[in-house]
Amino acid sequence: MLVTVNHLSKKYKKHTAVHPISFSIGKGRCIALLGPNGAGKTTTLQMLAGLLAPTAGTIAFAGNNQKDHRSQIGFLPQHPSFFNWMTAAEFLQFAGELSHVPKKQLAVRMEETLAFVRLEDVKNKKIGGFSGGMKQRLGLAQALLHEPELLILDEPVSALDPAGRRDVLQLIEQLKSKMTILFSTHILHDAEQVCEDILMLKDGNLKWNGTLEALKKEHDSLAIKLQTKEPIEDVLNELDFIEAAEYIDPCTVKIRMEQHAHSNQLVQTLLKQGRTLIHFELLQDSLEDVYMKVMER
Ligand SMILES: Nc1ncnc2c1ncn2[C@@H]1O[C@H](COP(=O)(O)OP(=O)(O)OP(=O)(O)O)[C@@H](O)[C@H]1O
Repeated sequence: MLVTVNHLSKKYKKHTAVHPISFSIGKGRCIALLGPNGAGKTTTLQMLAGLLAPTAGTIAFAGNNQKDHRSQIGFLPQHPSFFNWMTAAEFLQFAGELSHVPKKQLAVRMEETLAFVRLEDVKNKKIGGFSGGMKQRLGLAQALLHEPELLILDEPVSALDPAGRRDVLQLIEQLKSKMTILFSTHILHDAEQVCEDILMLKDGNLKWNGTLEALKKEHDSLAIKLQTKEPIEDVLNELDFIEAAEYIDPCTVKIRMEQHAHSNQLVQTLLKQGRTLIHFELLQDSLEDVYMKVMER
C-alpha cells in the first residue's frame, strides 16, 4: 500500500465535514473519489495533500516515517489560482522553487512537463490569455513538476468544455502507468472509464472503498431485457422468481429476477408456452445506477 489512512476526521467548528474514515491506496492504482456536494471530498483530499490539518486520525506513507509527506504528493485544487501576469514558464519556475525541485533539475523538468501537457509552444505567453483548458493543463503541470508518487486532483474536469475534458482525461490516462492517481469527480462516466478503484463519501462517511468491479458485482441488479413475437404478460405472471417486470410494449419487457440462474428457466418456460424469442439481453448496471443505489442505502 502507498498510503494508509486511519480514522481520519475533520471538524469545522461544530460541523463535522468528515467522520472518522479509514482506507488505503494501493501503489499504481487509479482511484475515483465520488459523492454528492458537501460529502467531504475536498476536505479529505486537502488533508491527504497536507494542506489541511485533520482533527484526528493519521495518514501514513509507505517508506516515510516523517510527518510531512508533501514532497510525495502533487495536488491540483478544484479552483486553481494563477498569476495572470506571469508566463506559463515563469509560473512553473515559481512552483518548482516552492516545491524545492533542485535548481539543476528544474529546467529539464519544466521542459518535459510543458511538453507533456502540450504547452511548450505557449510557454512564454502570459497566463491571462489562456483558455480554461490551457489553465487546467498548466495546473496539472505544476502538480507533476516534482515527480510525485501520488497525484491528487480535485474535480479536474468539472469546469472544462468537452474538448478540454477529453484532453485532461487523456493526460490522466497516460499518467496511470507512472504514478498513483486519486481524483474526485461528479462525472461518473469518467470515473468508470479511467479508474479501477472507487471511494464513495456521503455526509462525511465512507460508503464504498474497493474496486469498481466488486462494487458493480455487489449491486448487480440481475436484470434482463426480453422481446418475443407474441405478448408474454400471461406467462410472466405465473413465474414467482420474477421480482419486477417493466413493459416497454406487450412483447418487450425488462425483468428483474432473484438470481441469474432463473433466466434459463424463464426462456424454457417461454418456449414451452409457444412464444418466439426475438431478443435476449443481460442488462449491466452502469456506475451511475450503482452510485444511486449506494447513496440511497
Ligand atoms: N472552511 C470551511 N469552514 C466550514 N465548513 C466548511 C469549510 N469547508 C467545507 N465546509 C463544509 O464541510 C462539508 C464538506 O465540504 P467539502 O467541500 O469537503 O465537500 P465536497 O464533497 O468537496 O463538495 P463539492 O462536491 O460541492 O465540492 C460541507 O458541508 C461544507 O459546507
